[in-house]
Amino acid sequence: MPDPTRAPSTRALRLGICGPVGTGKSSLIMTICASLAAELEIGVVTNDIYTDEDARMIRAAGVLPSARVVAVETGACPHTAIRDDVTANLMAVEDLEAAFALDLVLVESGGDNLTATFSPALVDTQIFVIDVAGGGDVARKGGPGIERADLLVVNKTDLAPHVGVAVEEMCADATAAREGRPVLALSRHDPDLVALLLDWVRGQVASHAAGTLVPADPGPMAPHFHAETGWHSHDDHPLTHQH
Ligand SMILES: Nc1nc2c(ncn2[C@@H]2O[C@H](COP(=O)(O)OP(=O)(O)OP(=O)(O)O)[C@@H](O)[C@H]2O)c(=O)[nH]1
Repeated sequence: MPDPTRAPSTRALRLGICGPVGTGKSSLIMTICASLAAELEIGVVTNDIYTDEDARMIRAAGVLPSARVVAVETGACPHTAIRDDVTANLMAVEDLEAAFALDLVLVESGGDNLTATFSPALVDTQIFVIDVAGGGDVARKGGPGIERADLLVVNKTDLAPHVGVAVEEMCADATAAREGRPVLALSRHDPDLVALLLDWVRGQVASHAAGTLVPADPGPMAPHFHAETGWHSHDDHPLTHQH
């Protein structure tokens, strides 16, 4: 659970980035860091099942000082660490926030499938990333990330002609599944599309700082566990009857 003694506007915005394996989550994080590091103080927490590979890749890119990139090794299903028992991630985020005066902490989930989303106890807002290489029908398959993330990114649009996907159709399917929540077609090779992503991130940071951020409804989620406060329902109410 985010520290209830601190008003939302006095700590960093915690932005979760999740989505299936290989859709471009780490690349998206590196793009945000490389582009916004001059205007925002940024930290990163990565999740991998057995390694710290994503953190090492981000550090190697030189987009942030190495100490601002922290790896959580989940050792089990990545869902658990970002949605059910978020303790390790929350400690990593809070350690980063204590060590540096941050505006933004990016939390990358371990690559998994269409059902993984972050607990609202861990992040304030979240991006779900799918890509055209996964097939044009992915957007129609739905699931909590596609339907309810604060922003859905349809990534690697530069590959669309090579994999026979109509980006406009894929985005229209996604928009229909999301009841109007935002969808962004993105390629890291297209500066205009990257600029739209950066504007969205800036807007979230500004809304958070102003205390006006209204995250999307994450929908029904499993209870999550915090070491100090026990089990909570998805809307952060302690569940005293669960063990
Ligand atoms: N063509 C193209 N390739 C991209 C783009 N973004 C990322 N990639 C490539 O997609 C591959 C996977 O990118 P990552 O950023 O490692 O993906 P990820 O989602 O973090 O992967 P996992 O952590 O393993 O789940 C890499 O080869 C990237 O270079 C893009 O916009 N266009």
